[in-house]
Amino acid sequence: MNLKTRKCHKLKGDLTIPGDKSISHRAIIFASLAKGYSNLIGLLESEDCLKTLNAFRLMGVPIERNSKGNYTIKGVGLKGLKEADRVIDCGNSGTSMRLLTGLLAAQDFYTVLSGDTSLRKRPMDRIIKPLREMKAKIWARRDNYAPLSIKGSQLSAINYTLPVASAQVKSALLLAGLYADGKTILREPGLSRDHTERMLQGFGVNLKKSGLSIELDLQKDRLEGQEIVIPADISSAAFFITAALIIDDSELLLRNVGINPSRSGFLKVVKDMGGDCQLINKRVVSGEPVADIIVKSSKLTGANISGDLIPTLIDELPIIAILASRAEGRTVIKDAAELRVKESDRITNMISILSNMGVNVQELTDGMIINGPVELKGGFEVDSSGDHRIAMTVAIAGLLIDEPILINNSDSIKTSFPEFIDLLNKCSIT
Ligand SMILES: O=C(O)C1=C[C@@H](OP(=O)(O)O)[C@@H](O)[C@H](O)C1
Ligand SMILES: C=C(OP(=O)(O)O)C(=O)O
Repeated sequence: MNLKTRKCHKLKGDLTIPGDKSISHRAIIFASLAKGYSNLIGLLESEDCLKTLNAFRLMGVPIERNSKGNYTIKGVGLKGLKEADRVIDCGNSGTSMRLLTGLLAAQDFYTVLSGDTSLRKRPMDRIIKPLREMKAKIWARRDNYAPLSIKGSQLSAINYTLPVASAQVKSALLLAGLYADGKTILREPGLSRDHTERMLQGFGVNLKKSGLSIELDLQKDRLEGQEIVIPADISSAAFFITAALIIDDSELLLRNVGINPSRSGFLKVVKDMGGDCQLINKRVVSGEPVADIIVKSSKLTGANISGDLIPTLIDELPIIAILASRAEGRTVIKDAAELRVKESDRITNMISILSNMGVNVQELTDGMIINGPVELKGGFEVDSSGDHRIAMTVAIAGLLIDEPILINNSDSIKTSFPEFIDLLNKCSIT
């Protein structure tokens, strides 16, 4: 599918962004491993999350869809999963593949995980190495890439310092740790999103956090089914927040957005850049902090984005690059080499897109330097490279531009945000 961008004069409205992708994956996993029924409310029905859902169906977990985003899962218990009778397809989803690998390394059966062309190029040695230290039996193409074959075995606990701050690696090891003999101890170089830790604690697991260290000691071997209400995805909200900030005379109210501090570095950057973004009705829902967000068009200035902030906004960096192109002065993004191993190389892609738009941008090995503000230009084609965040980033930039940009392969948007275009049409006044 192709998408042609369209200029918009202002954005107005009251929107509910769909459920958080990271929390949705984890809700499916832990509800499946619990005993008894769990109700998931506000589950994101994007392609990535449906891959995780389907994986558990293939492993014998009864999952019922009651209505949009509302599911009942009859958990089979920690030891109740069954061998799938086919290859489990993780599609485009790094989260599905990495979290499932940790879990499956400890099951009493054999699994093969594969994915699309993008996922089969993403590094898996970051989970394979520590899982092998736990005595996992995993085979991979060139010892790093999917398809992965996993022969479940009895694992031993690990005491491990992650080389990069990665919630996927941390979560894979915690899932494996649920089945290991002994205490799992993990340390991160910086705090990555902590949804797994919060949800494990919510399911009654003995998990202790102190700064960047985590200790998991499974004293009870039973998670109890429960209700999980999933907040709106801050990473998806970031596209609408950006649009409202950069388009004159705009104002949006976004309801029920997850503002977990390990995940909402984007809001800090917006504040730092002078963006008018107000959080109201702050509350905690199913263990996750949530707020409604009011955002208004603003005059922005450049910012420095690096270090510990990076893992808290890693998926938002492509759209932050658009904010930076409209901000007065220099924005420096550093310490973000992880962007090169996402669904596409997001540094290379953003450099090429921004250059086409007429932005003065300099590539760094681990980021970029953007000089603004620039009147963005259109009249070219881009390929999303199968990367949903790249496609949505260009669509938002296009709201400012007279001449359309043609986004090829825009179908990738369904990976995380199937309602993106409908919601954009709902609030944009052309
Ligand atoms: O755990 C998760 O749900 C995610 C973790 C991040 O990846 P890394 O752990 O590789 O940084 C993020 O980019 C991804 O979109 C979702
Ligand atoms: C990197 C992402 O997801 P995943 O790693 O799950 O494919 C993302 O959604 O931007």
